Amino acid sequence: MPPRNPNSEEVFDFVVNKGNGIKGLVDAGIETVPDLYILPVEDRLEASEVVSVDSIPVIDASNLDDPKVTDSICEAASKWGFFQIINHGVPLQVLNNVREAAHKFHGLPYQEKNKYWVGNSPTHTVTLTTSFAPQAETALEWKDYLAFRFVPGDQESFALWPPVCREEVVEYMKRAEPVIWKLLKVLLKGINVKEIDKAREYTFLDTPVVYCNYYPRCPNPDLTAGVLPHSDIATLTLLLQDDSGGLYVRATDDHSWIHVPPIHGALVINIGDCLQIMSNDRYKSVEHRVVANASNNRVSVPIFANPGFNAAIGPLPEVLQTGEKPLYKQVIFSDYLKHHCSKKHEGKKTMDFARI
Ligand SMILES: O=C(O)CCC(=O)C(=O)O
Ligand SMILES: [Fe+2]
Repeated sequence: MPPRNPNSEEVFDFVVNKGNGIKGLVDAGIETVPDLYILPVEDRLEASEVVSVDSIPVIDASNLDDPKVTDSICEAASKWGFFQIINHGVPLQVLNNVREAAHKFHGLPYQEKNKYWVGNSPTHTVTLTTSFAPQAETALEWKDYLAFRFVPGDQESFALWPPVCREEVVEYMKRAEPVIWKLLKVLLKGINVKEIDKAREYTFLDTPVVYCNYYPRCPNPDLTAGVLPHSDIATLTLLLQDDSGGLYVRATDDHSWIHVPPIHGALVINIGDCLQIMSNDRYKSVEHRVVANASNNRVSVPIFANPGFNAAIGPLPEVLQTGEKPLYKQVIFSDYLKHHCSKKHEGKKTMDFARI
């Protein structure tokens, strides 16, 4: 347990133990940022660290058979680790519906939401929680989120998921999954992986997870983190944001940050640790962070394309066939996930778990 200001224990109890979340605290009428949420100065995002000269690529994904398009995807994944796609085929209405559903869920009364709070939920495939690892953090992240796990063959969970948003989340997943597979295939082809049989599919995408992230408006976002710098552990993340802004990714100079401007109808794609490991560093899983908003309640809906729990993750034979030295050992995805979740967000530190 990190040392905390004694006033913070009360706030911690309200937000985490009682399951009110950060939204519950904001709704209670706080006008300043509680100590529990104030970041040490060195962890805050300073305006001087944000560069505006660069921006991550925006790629028209309407023809993923066009070599010019596939080259630009692979190049973006190597250089930036992040890009946005437009004309991706997921209908705008599906995106609008899932964003609205996220607002509706987080807007439910305490009694309704508390049924899904971690520890209370009727199924491990849906949990509501706050911050990333509250027990391990000195300052908490200004975010609540409802996580859905899509376990293959699971017929039971849907009935137990919150009725206010489950159809919209399932529809979003259904429409987005083919896009994720298409992108994975393009990226894998770019590192010489031409055939993906059933057994191999399991190592690239098996149990995707959808978050309905909610960042309530914050009295002073500069003092806090919506999400601290981290990289995602999946192979790929597909993220829907709203028009609030606030997502920043690490620039190629490795110390400044670039804002990811909201684009109507676009999806943000980023490479996760597993694909960086599999590609032996050809593709980059890039750090990113979120700053909450002073006037808007921001929502975002990422889909994490997670491998199967028992999948062995390591540099792929196709990448090493020319005699290249592996930079990572083989790790089991569930061990990697467990390690990631046992600590607070700390940039790209999770990758050390697999590094040789
Ligand atoms: O809310 C966002 O824009 C990004 C959230 C994120 O990075 C995450 O949930 O891993
Ligand atoms: Fe992330």
